[in-house]
Amino acid sequence: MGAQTAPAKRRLGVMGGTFDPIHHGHLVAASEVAAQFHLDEVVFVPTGQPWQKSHKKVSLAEDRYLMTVIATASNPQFSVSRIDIDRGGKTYTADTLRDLRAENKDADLFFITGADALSQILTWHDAAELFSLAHFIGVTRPGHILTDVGLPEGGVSLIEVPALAISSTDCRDRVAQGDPVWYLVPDGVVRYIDKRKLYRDDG
Ligand SMILES: Nc1ncnc2c1ncn2[C@@H]1O[C@H](COP(=O)(O)OP(=O)(O)OP(=O)(O)O)[C@@H](O)[C@H]1O
Ligand SMILES: O=C(O)c1ccc[n+]([C@@H]2O[C@H](COP(=O)([O-])O)[C@@H](O)[C@H]2O)c1
Repeated sequence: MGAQTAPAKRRLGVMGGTFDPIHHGHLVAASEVAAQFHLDEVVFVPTGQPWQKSHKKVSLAEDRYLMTVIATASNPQFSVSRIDIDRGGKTYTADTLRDLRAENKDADLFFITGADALSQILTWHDAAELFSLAHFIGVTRPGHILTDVGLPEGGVSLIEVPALAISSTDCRDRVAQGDPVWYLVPDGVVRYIDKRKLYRDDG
């Protein structure tokens, strides 16, 4: 009998974010990484309590989760996980990755992060362990320098994605001022923000 080869591992992208709201910058980054790294799936993971944003007002987790579901629903390669929301407490990516590895024993994990988040990664909880839990992929983001200086060799890949100068902060500010967010966020997310009166001073 010939030697048996192990089945190829699934390649699972992980896009963590506060997604308050999710916008086309997030979606393009995930889509581009999926294509360049031949990912089978990208799971979007909205944060429960983003502890490094504790000085900011963050929308209810259920609203951020539902906007993420609406934004990703049309792409069969995209899914959304509630693990960070349901775990409770402060959200640490080390926990996210440990839980996803336990749920996906047949998969290699690729954590997708923008240049701004990547530059802060050594301040994250259990930072030294992160690179053994997943391969990190840093993507370009307008206004930020993409670098892996100080990060473990081989633990991070840096790639260029189409530049979309969109941030959730800008989307929230625009809604608060009565300016449109059409085409910055998916249409269903515009409708959801309106329906739930998010980001309005009287909301
Ligand atoms: N326009 C963009 N291009 C590439 N990556 C992005 C872009 N916007 C956000 N990201 C990345 O997506 C992840 C989640 O980002 P997050 O939900 O904090 O959005 P944000 O727009 O940075 O929000 P905020 O303005 O509220 O800080 C982070 O890794 C971030 O770097
Ligand atoms: O693990 C940490 O300590 C940590 C600190 C800050 C951010 N993160 C993760 O980085 C991702 C982007 O975070 P944010 O707050 O920029 O939306 C998201 O998945 C967060 O859980 C993780």
